[in-house]
Amino acid sequence: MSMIAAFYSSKSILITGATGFLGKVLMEKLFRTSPDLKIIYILVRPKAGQTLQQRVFQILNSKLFEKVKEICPDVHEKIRPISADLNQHDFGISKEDMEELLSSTNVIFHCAATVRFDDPLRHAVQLNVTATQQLLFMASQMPKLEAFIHLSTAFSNCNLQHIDEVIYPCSVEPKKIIDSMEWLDDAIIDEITPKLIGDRPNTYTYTKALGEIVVQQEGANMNVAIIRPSIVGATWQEPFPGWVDNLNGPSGMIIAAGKGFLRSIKATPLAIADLIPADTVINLTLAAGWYTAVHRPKSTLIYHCTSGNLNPCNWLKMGLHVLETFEKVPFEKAFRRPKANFTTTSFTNHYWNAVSHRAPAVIYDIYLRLTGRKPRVTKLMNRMLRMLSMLEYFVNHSWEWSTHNTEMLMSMLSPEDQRMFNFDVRQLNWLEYIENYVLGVKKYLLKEDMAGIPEARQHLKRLRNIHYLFNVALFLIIWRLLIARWQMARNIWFFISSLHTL
Ligand SMILES: CCCCCCCCCCCCCCCCCCCCCC(=O)SCCNC(=O)CCNC(=O)[C@H](O)C(C)(C)COP(=O)(O)OP(=O)(O)OC[C@H]1O[C@@H](n2cnc3c(N)ncnc32)[C@H](O)[C@@H]1OP(=O)(O)O
Ligand SMILES: NC(=O)C1=CN([C@@H]2O[C@H](COP(=O)(O)OP(=O)(O)OC[C@H]3O[C@@H](n4cnc5c(N)ncnc54)[C@H](OP(=O)(O)O)[C@@H]3O)[C@@H](O)[C@H]2O)C=CC1
Repeated sequence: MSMIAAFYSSKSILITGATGFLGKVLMEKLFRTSPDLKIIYILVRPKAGQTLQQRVFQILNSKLFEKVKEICPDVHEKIRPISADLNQHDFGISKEDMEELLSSTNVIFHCAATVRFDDPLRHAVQLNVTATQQLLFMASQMPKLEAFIHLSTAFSNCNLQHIDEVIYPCSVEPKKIIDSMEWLDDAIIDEITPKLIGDRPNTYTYTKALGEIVVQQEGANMNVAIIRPSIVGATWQEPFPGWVDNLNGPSGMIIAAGKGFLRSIKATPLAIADLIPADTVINLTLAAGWYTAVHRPKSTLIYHCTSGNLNPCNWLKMGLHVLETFEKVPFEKAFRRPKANFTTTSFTNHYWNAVSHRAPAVIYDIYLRLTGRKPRVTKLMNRMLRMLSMLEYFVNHSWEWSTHNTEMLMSMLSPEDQRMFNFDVRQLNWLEYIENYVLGVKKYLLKEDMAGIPEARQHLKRLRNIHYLFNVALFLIIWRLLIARWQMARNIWFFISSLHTL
């Protein structure tokens, strides 16, 4: 019997961010491996015109939960959505709900965060720091609490090159930052943001670092652990390969490349692409929850959930394999044929952005306008370029993350748990993983049917022919202009013609 699965059976578990990418994989795995668990409380806010119940219904009826519904048919009864907004004081939780949470919760998984790179500091602090502090305060009043697991990011200290499984201090104490957000106005916050984030690239990584310090300080008397995943990608094995449901990280870029929008990217080809599958992150998270509660380590343990030092893969290998996979499983209605390369200098990057991104978008929009349709490609292209500029930092740096705690945890698992909660990335075959990832993006994000592949291939052939025709036309126009204006060109033309008549 799995020790981890047995531990979660009959437990009351509280999850924040359960409607997010990792939160859903976490819930699915918990229900599948510990169907006897008592209850999962999830803090959810109404969103996009949906009530809490509708949101939960949608999640449970998704493909991700198909296996769970077989194993645990009463899953609907075991999820208890609690109306909560982490931006509000006490999360806006009702008194009755709060009492129930405080008296029953055994384990907390704190996944909620803003993962946007461009969030204003005030909002990022509110969600990634203040809300974490409030949740820890709630946790401190839970008599039955056995473990508090905080999801952070391996990039919280991306200003360093070598990162150990420790919490690094920030120049200003999180408490001071939280206080100052209450009285500083937005204009001043915007002004001091670059100074505060220092050599980190965005408010996300900075506030996740502050969040970790808060966890260490406020969680000193609890059983707390921090998980630091690197770039989270589609699932590797569970509940099935290739599941993904948002555009963050590589997924959006895979779409952009597969649809022919992304033609070049400024990256260091041989830098490590530290991707980690979502199910690997969740297996480690659940194992850490068990270990924290049962073995009660004396200090807050941090677990790096990364692939680079155990099974490295670089951006070149990854990019090439993504492109190869498009040949087998092309995306439908591509804008151009999927073909991309890496640029390594700012000059070549600007050049290819102008030639391969902006110019085709402008030309296509002119064509749309001429045919009475609404131009839309330039707008899409600008959005992609903005996203690319935000991700650039992460594909041009390499980091080394030590993984002693993660390896220690692996060694503490029984053979059964090592199989059931596998987070050993040494077993991951990158080529197979990337292929399933691209397939997953096509199926679960783009919702494209495999039956459409022959038509997608035909479309790519048409695009190739248009491309050849366009090139020939362009060559002839340039040549004609040269002949009209340049004596040397005329001489070459006469020379070639005379060769032909010989
Ligand atoms: C040989 C060469 C081959 C080359 C081949 C190449 C193949 C590929 C190889 C792989 C290389 C990958 C490198 C990855 C590195 C990742 C590092 C991450 C590390 C950190 C990990 C973490 O620890 S942290 C979690 C990750 N955190 C994010 O990753 C958030 C980022 N992100 C944002 O911070 C915001 O996104 C940001 C950008 C501000 C924009 O913000 P924004 O306001 O302009 O745009 P929004 O995102 O709001 O999107 C507005 C609307 O565009 C829609 N849309 C968006 N993208 C779309 C798309 N691609 N296709 C269609 N539609 C799209 C969306 O669905 C919305 O649609 P709607 O409005 O209808 O809902
Ligand atoms: N994905 C990645 O690449 C990585 C993620 N991480 C970390 O893992 C954790 C989970 O990330 P991921 O699942 O990808 O993120 P998502 O953006 O997919 O999910 C974020 C979750 O937080 C919830 N949330 C946000 N704001 C509020 C709020 N005000 N009140 C209540 N809930 C809120 C969202 O709810 P709603 O659905 O209502 O918006 C959603 O459930 C985060 O802590 C992140 O920092 C770390 C490394 C990499």
